[in-house]
Amino acid sequence: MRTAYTADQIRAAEHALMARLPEGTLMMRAAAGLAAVCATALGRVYGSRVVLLVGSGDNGGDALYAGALLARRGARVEAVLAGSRTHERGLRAYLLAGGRVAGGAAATAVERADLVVDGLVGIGATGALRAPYDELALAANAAPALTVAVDVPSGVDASSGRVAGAAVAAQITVTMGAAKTGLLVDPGAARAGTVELVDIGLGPHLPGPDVVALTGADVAELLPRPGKESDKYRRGVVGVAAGSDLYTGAAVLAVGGALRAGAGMVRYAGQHAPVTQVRTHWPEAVVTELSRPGVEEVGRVQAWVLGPGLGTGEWARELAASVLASDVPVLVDADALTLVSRDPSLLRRAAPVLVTPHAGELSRLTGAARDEIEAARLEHARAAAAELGVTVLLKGSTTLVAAAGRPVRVNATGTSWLATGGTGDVLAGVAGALLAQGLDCYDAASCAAHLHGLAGRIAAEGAPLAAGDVAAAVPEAVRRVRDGR
Ligand SMILES: NC(=O)C1=CN([C@@H]2O[C@H](COP(=O)(O)OP(=O)(O)OC[C@H]3O[C@@H](n4cnc5c(N)ncnc54)[C@H](O)[C@@H]3O)[C@@H](O)[C@H]2O)[C@@H](O)CC1
Ligand SMILES: [K+]
Repeated sequence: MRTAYTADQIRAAEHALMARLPEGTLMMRAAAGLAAVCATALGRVYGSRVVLLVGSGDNGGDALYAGALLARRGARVEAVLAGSRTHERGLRAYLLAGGRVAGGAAATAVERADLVVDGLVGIGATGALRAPYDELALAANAAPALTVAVDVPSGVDASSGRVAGAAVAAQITVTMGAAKTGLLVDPGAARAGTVELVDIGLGPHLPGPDVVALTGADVAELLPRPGKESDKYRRGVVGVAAGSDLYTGAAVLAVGGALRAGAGMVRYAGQHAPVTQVRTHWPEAVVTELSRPGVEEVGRVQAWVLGPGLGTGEWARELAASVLASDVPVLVDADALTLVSRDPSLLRRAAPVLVTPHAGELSRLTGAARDEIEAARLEHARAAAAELGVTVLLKGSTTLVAAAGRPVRVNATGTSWLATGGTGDVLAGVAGALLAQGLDCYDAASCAAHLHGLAGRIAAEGAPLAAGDVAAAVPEAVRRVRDGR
């Protein structure tokens, strides 16, 4: 499991550790790790051109000490001192090692560099980058050099991943002691590049993480495995209430996702047109054509998937109410999210609810503006889970899973090829199948997001995909996490 922490959590741990060590020890450890990553990235240190962007705090101190180490190995290092003051001891060590202070236009130095070290601000930053840091960040982004960010890319809020103005887009971020939340959550995550962790001994002083990212091995542990005495009922029956005479494809895709994700049986319930389609595509599914909008006669299921392609009219509303009146977990997606945002009382039920919105759908549910949600995904996912008393899977380039009292789980297995119609229906089916197999909403949502993202990568292999391909690739994704690939 990858773990990440807020700036406050890191600071508290650093204070506890620093109290036991001679002054400056942590910064030396940080700088040594940073210099080692820079050296590897450069390949050949001797004769290479390195430019340090140095802010006024300890983030700049890290950069200066690392610059000193690189200068001692023969790199031509220039420092752009951007702040009103500079880390004094760091600067002294740097100058002693033969490092130079850039004269003239900083942009010119940056343009000629092989490697730019972004030491403008780290966890001590507040708000958008101020001048001249903002211009330096943009100059680093425009330059051909490789950019290595110290601790966090400057301009990315370490605790949330928010980007409120100019920000460095790094190829590598060398983070000290433990990863910061903003390196895992977009839009910050997209600026971090590869994250390299430098161990400075913070481990024993860290509290429980703020956010976590499951690895394939974690998912393999959580996934149910059919035992000898499993039959189709014990493996979990998932009900799918999706699709309508207008939208038949969503039903086919959601059922497909559920079948591929290990449900013992899939029961589909819907109107005539999607029933015909589901029968044709999936002879494995047990299909009920509904003569009225209610699922009481459909037979026993262990979880419901509700909403993809359902429509938002009276028929759909009554069907949603009937599904939500059941006593099993319900996944609420797509049109059903619109229905419950019109009538939030539908979500008041004893059994668990998993909602799977994208930012626009979450905006309808909570009333927060869509742009605001996109800018602060973590806060909004968390707040929605707390306010609605449900588990929230917020879709996006990094999908988040939030549940009250648990660290938010971040999924980064996805690919931008997944941003195509119908993939959400497949995800709903996969998550529903995991719910029916007994995983709680938090685990079902995070395992489904992981497998769905991986299936997307397998299906795409660098080329466009159709949602049906993603469903077909889910078994291979399961195989890969089980085999540790
Ligand atoms: N405390 C420690 O023992 C360690 C700290 N380390 C480094 O120290 C960093 C934290 O250092 P600091 O607490 O000094 O804080 P930072 O260096 O992150 O930033 C604080 C400085 O930046 C300025 N600043 C804040 N927001 C700004 C903005 N939006 N635009 C322009 N300037 C802004 C402040 O006025 C202040 O001078 C970490 O990120 C890490 O790189 C590491 O060396 C590990 C050990
Ligand atoms: K930085």
